[in-house]
Amino acid sequence: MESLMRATSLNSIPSPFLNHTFRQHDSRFTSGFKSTSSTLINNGRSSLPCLRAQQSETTDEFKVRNSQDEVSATQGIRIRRRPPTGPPLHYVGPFEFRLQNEGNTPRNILEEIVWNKDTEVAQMKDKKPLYTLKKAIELAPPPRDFIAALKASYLRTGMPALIAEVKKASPSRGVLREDFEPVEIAKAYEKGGAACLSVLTDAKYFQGSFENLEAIRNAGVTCPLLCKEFIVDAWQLYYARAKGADAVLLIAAVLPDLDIKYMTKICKLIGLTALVEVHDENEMDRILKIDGIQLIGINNRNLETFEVDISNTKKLLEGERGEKIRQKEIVVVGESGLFTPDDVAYVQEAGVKAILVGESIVKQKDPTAGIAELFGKDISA
Ligand SMILES: O=P(O)(O)OC[C@@H](O)[C@@H](O)c1c[nH]c2ccccc12
Repeated sequence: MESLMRATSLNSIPSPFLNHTFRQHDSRFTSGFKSTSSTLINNGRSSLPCLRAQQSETTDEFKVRNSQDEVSATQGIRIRRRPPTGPPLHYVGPFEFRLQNEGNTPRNILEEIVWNKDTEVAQMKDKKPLYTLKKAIELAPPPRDFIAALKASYLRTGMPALIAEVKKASPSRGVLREDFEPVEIAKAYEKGGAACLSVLTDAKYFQGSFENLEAIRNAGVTCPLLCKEFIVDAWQLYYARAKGADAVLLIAAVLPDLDIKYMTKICKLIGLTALVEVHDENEMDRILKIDGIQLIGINNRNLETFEVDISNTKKLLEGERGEKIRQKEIVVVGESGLFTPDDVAYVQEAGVKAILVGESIVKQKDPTAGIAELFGKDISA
């Protein structure tokens, strides 16, 4: 198990670490990774006759995913990764069939999003292999310091720095704003005193796009930008940077510890800030054991059930956990469900230095005024 974990994660390391690995990482979906993993799990199958071999390869791939899920499960991660070709075929005499079952049906919305993202990323990678992104990164606008912007804002206002989210829709809330002009909204946020911006790039569930991210970056907005995406693969980090992102979100409910470790390293290497998102005590404890994490987001929304409870931020910052966070000088962001000055004061009291807000400000006719309303005062000056 340990060796499988390592193999999976090594495949996530970018070429400055291992020059030839990307084709392998290219996936979980391409033959490089398939054969590496199959060999690891199931040596000796290659001697089987051709047809059997093909069939068993699919089975092996399924086993790889299953084993990844087992590794995740030991860390308390409930989100499973998408089975590559569905579960193994069943045979009854000459007939083969695949059942719709627990194994090939997402159990909740987060799992569904992640499974879709796996497929989407595999297709995008085929179109834009890593070496093309590396060139694009060299030409991309230099990254801006996301954490420095948060700290400067906190010092300037004495209130949590605002990461204002450019979000058109969400699976839990539907369409938040019909007349959605991402660049106009971004400019209005900046004018209202936002320290950083978060731009949803997932198209299917949030009606976002990388075009929005690029357009905002090229429109003269100076706030650092968080690419709000469901990262399942290191390739996406390069893609986000190439599109002008300064920071990315790594969701602990989705990524096992080793992926978070390696992805954090890759982020550093290419100048991205990693915002690592947690929702419960187990995720927080996992993340606090990983070195080099500087920014943690506490999501008040459970992404599996959509329940929102802002006391979650307080709960996860109490006692020893809060102590450890202070010792490590980690900046904490309170995320989701913040609507009023009282809400802001509540999470500030709990210990956050920044907040991530979408709905309550994106819905306002004038998002600049929406920010002043959220804080109970003008924070732009
Ligand atoms: O619109 P809200 O409730 O203010 O939430 C913003 C942000 O926290 C939320 O969009 C979010 C937090 N983590 C995420 C992960 C994926 C998608 C979206 C999110």
